Amino acid sequence: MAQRRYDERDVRIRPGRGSRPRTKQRPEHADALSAMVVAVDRGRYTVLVDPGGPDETRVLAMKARELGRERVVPGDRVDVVGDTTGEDGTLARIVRIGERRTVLRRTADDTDPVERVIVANADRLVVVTALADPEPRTRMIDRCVAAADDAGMEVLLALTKADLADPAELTALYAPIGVEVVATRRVTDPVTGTTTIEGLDALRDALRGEISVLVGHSGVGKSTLVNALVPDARRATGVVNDVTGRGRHTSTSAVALEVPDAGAPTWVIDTPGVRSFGLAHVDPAHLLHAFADLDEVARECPRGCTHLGDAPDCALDEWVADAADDATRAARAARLDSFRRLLVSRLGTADADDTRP
Ligand SMILES: Nc1nc2c(ncn2[C@@H]2O[C@H](COP(=O)(O)OP(=O)(O)OP(=O)(O)O)[C@@H](O)[C@H]2O)c(=O)[nH]1
Ligand SMILES: [Zn+2]
Repeated sequence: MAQRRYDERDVRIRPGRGSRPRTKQRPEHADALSAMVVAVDRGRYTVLVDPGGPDETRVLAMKARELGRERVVPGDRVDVVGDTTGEDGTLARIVRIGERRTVLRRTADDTDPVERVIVANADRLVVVTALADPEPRTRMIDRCVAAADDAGMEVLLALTKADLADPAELTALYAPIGVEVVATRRVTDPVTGTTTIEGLDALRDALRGEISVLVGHSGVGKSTLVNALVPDARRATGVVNDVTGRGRHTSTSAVALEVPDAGAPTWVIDTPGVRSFGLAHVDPAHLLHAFADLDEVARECPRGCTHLGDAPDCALDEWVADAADDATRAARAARLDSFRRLLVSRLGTADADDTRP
């Protein structure tokens, strides 16, 4: 996709104080500054004016009443007015929400009609999966691929803990269907005893110039990656209270962090507490689109094929049966099983796939 993140709205025009003639007909909030939302905490929005630029200013803002119940989420491009100095104790007002290029949604489960936008304008979903401890779950990966596909986002599979298990098998499963794969491993220097994350450069390269959302189950090493990519992440998010040393409860809202030294404005959005996605908003007919390999095969299906387990002459079953060897057959069967579980679950019928970790 690799679209440009900034457009003409980002060209910031500071109102020349007093120099502009004030007419009664001037467009509403013509003096608004454009900004990017980086964090949301109980009705207060942290926005960056001139994000990543030389005049970057961190401003606390509230939502103007005229926006009503419309949600403002990290990644949103907004216009702010009022006190935009960012000084302590000031509060600006968000008066406009820019059109969203992509929208990542979350539903509590696959039949729950209430969907919440959790991140806007992200280019990529990074599915952080440990190769071991905890064991990788391909169904959760498939679910994330489906959510990203629906959101109009690319997917990158970040396989962590490659020091514990070989990434080859999962790479072979996902790379051919257009999922970018990067493996990282922790290495300890035998002399100094310091640990570093190998593969971080490849990951940074893959994320360069874009906005990426990281999701992953507890313990997969997501925080380790975020902290390695953004060394002052803790400070930037204010997650740890300096006085008590205890974490504040920001656990459910996403936070956008800029990756330093990436060579182009690069952002990661951490989603603490978001482990996976319900797919209630995804049209079952479109679900197949997220399974590129199966989508191809299903063109041979009879008209109106449901692709479910009981569908007569479904080409997907033939595809599994026709595999050249046992390993391929097992891999294909697992793909088909994953797709059918999501499909069944999405249709709200029996055997619902759980969305929990
Ligand atoms: N062996 C190995 N362990 C790792 C690696 N990366 C992280 N870990 C360990 O895995 C555990 C979980 O890492 P975290 O970064 O806290 O995982 P998380 O996904 O943020 O988990 P939560 O904080 O529970 O959301 C920690 O004990 C890390 O030290 C790795 O590449 N190799
Ligand atoms: Zn079919």
